[in-house]
Amino acid sequence: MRINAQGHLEVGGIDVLDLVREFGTPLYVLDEEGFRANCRAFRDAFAKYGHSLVIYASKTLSCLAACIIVEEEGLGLDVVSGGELYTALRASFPPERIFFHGNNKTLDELVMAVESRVGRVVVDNFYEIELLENVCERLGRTQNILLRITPGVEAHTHEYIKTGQIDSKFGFTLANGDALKAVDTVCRTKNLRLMGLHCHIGSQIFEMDAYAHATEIMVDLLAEIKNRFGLELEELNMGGGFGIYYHSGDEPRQPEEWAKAVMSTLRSKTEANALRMPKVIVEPGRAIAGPAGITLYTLGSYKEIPGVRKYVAVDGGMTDNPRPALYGSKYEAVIANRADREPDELVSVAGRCCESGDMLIWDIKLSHPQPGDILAVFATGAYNYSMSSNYNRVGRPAMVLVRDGQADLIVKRESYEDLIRNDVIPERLARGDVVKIAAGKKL
Ligand SMILES: Cc1ncc(COP(=O)(O)O)c(C=O)c1O
Ligand SMILES: N[C@@H](CCCC[NH3+])C(=O)O
Repeated sequence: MRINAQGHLEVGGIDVLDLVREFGTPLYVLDEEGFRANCRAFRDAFAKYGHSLVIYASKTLSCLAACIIVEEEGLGLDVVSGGELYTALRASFPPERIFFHGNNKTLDELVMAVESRVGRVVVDNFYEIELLENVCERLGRTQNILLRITPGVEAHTHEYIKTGQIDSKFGFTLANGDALKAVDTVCRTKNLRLMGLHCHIGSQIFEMDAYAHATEIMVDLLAEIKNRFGLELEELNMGGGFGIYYHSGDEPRQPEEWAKAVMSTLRSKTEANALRMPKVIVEPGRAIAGPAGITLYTLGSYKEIPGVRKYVAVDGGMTDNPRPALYGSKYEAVIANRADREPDELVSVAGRCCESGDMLIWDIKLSHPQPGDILAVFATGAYNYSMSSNYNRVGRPAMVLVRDGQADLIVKRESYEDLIRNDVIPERLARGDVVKIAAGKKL
């Protein structure tokens, strides 16, 4: 990203105003080189320590093009629903590199996973052990699995995105003996092959100590499993959660620091317990897609309450980025058509939805924002498109992939017709008339 001679923001070698002219706003822009570089940074950081696999958490941003890029970069893929699995398979992602997560996978999803031969199902709970065993029995298949463990590690992050603490809906609790009971239950199944353990302590984490601590706990569990069951598990998946820069105060670490925290702890703990080094898997999502994305909006209406606040509204908001409303997340932004000017005016950026909480950014300095200006919001590649909605029957934005001055559409903008695509009029309400609507005409 840079500011060009016209003072405009440029990403992937393209002036964002050209992108707006061609694709309209709101617009998700994904910088291909940034996305690929992030894949490689994690892959290389862990590869240095030996046998490892980095898998991209596709809940962050899932679409066919993203899956293809991830595959090309040699990563695996974490999917968490039939929809994400379907997307991956339609992108010809090798099934053996797919890890299927989720705390309540349905019967149909498990059938789909086993039939399509996903590499690992990450089993979350006792009900799922039974369900998956049953699916395998009926399909005449075996399935390699990991068990998701809740290690009881509290990471300092938002209440709604931490997952490692004891009081969590995810995984087998370590503290009450459920984790060992789960191993015992799996050992008694005919069709499930226990390959290893998984844990995930939360998201947007900056403390590498939390990962080191979780690693220690997981190796202790591996040792206990060896003692009790004579089973030396081959894989340890330490989850994702690596934090990124959104706004001042965020201090992201380097992928190498994460690799070091996990791998050096793993090395010393396995040695101390006379265990073989397991293959390590990590599944970052936000840190791969987040920094590679920006969203472009057009500014429209504004409202000034003297002495209180000035609101400037964008043509999107919580429908394309629900994170500020959901978690109070903060973002940085610039007026893309005056990116070279000092931000001189304090405003709050409102979304267009009928919700007072639909505020994209409270209190940000922008360069003299006017209707028609293009606002570029940074670090929106993760959990924006994937968490978008049609609230207020607002269509989802398009997404373009930019690289070396070229822009390719990778997700089409939702049309009005898309919005009613699944609506059905029961016979008794049918009107029989075809209504002509004036929509889409450009003035
Ligand atoms: C099991 C699991 N793995 C990986 C991730 C990816 O997390 P992040 O995007 O924070 O790296 C998540 C989301 O928090 C998750 O729940
Ligand atoms: N969706 C969350 C993170 C949750 C990750 C999934 N376990 C976010 O936007 O920060």
